Amino acid sequence: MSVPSRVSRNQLIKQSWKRCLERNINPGDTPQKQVINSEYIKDLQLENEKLIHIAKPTFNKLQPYIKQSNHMASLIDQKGRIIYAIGTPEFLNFKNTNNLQIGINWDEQYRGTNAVGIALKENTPILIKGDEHFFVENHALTCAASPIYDSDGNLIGVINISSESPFFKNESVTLAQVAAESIQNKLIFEEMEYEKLITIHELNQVADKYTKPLLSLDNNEHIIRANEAAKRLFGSDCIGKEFKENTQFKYEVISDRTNKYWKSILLDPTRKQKDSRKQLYTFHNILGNCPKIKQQIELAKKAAITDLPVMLYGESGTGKEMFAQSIHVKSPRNNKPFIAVNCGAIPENLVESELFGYEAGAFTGANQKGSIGKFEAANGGTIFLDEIGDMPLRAQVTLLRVLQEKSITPVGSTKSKSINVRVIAATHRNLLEEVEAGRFRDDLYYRLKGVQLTLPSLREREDKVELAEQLLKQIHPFKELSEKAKTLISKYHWPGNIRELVNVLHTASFLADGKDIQPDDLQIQVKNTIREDSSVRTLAESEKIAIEHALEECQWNIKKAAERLDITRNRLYRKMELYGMKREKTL
Ligand SMILES: Nc1ncnc2c1ncn2[C@@H]1O[C@H](COP(=O)(O)OP(=O)(O)OP(=O)(O)O)[C@@H](O)[C@H]1O
Repeated sequence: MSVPSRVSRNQLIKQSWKRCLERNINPGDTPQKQVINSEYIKDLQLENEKLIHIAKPTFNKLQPYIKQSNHMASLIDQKGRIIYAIGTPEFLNFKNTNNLQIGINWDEQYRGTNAVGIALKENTPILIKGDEHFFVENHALTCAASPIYDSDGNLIGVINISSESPFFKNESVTLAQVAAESIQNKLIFEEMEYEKLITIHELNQVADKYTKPLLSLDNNEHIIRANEAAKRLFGSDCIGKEFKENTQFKYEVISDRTNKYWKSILLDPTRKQKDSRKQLYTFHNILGNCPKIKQQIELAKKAAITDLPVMLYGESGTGKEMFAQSIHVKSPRNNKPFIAVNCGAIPENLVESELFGYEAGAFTGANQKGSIGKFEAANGGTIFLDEIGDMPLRAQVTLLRVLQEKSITPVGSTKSKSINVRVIAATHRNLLEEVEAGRFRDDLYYRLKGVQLTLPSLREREDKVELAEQLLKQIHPFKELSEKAKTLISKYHWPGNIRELVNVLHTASFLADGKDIQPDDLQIQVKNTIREDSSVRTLAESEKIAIEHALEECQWNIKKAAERLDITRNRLYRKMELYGMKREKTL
């Protein structure tokens, strides 16, 4: 930026005159004539295009003042040449008006002492009145010039305000300085904008490579920037649209001093973990409008306010745990723990220690300090025994004893502890059939039976599409299902039930390019396993269909599917090989 000269105006003028005299020129001489043609002006203005473009709005603002006061304002480049000018016709009729035309160079070496020349030479604003000019032919003029700098402090031009001396107004000096500063600020601002553009461009490049969706919002919650992943979620036309807040997205708020704020949003659409510390599901979360599910919700609400055991039947992913949690939340035990146990996942020899806990050093590999079991952890609250139908017979005996005696004895201990828990159990099996087959104890079955709820599989629900729409609204508010996607959803057999539907919708909303989710985005295929014709099947065909059904219902869990088919796992593997059955990657 300019360093204000400490030298006085008079000294600057004197020094300039001295330099002129040293060049062996006389005040009475006619300054060197310049040949100016339109080609020259065109090239000159092209060369200074940016400065002229930036300065024009300032000149427009000066226009009324210049006109009214018979002044002229000109923009001069760093070599001293006039590159742009405004002025009143009266002033332009001034007899030496040719000296003020575009292209004329006012550097001191051509025009002697003058405001532009000194401003350029000394980097300072200056006023030159009448006969302070070196050449007599310029004595009729009074001029105020002020330098313009770029953001690095380099002098890039001068603004000059002139008039015939009798008309010159003192405020023109200030005006020249203010105009120069205004042009300078605009220039800096424009350069910053350009740099910002480059930064944003670089940022976008990086953000597009980032696989998680990133959004920026303005203070009206409108999307102002979105990376590729975010555009896949909200559509490529999402810029400018309003963003509806959704609790599953994390975001960071950036605000400024003026209370304007922008939000930078990192979207994290991962599924909520089932964690006892996190909020439990309530009946409010259970979606669905078909009579089958509504009836079960009503029954569950009634059961919730009692202390009766509840038995939940339903395939995997139909919402059994959601129901169990909702019942607990609505029950008088809701301020006590809800503990879920997957009975099918505990190794047979660890069932007792898992459910009832163990004393320090009870067995090899046990925690040194001992551990409390699930029943003790649930004391006062609800224990959810998931996959109860898969519990080994030996463990069933111990469980029955606990339910009857309402007390537990940790492994390795001789002391029993009294326990007060409500039991909700769930299974995808038909427990009565298991009892008949001798795989489940009938006394335990009757103790657990209580209120029985059966949750429909998704394929038998009439509200599949409506459910999908409601879930999608929670997952990604901007996405919608196309008509074809809805048809596919209603036809597909949904072996993984609502859990599968939720996952399919999550993936689809990532894959969908625009607002509408298309069938391909769902990555599911309708299987034509049921023969359209009514002709009798061969034994092998029927076997193949039975195996396919079992595999799908058990989500390709070979152990479970083999049990379902009542054959050994090895036999199932052989049959699968025989029929060339492989799990499809998309499912
Ligand atoms: N009625 C429903 N409304 C909304 N979401 C549902 C519903 N039922 C199930 N879900 C969704 O499906 C997921 C699986 O549900 P849940 O864990 O309750 O099924 P489950 O029958 O207990 O399955 P599993 O037997 O495999 O444990 C839930 O986390 C939820 O996202």
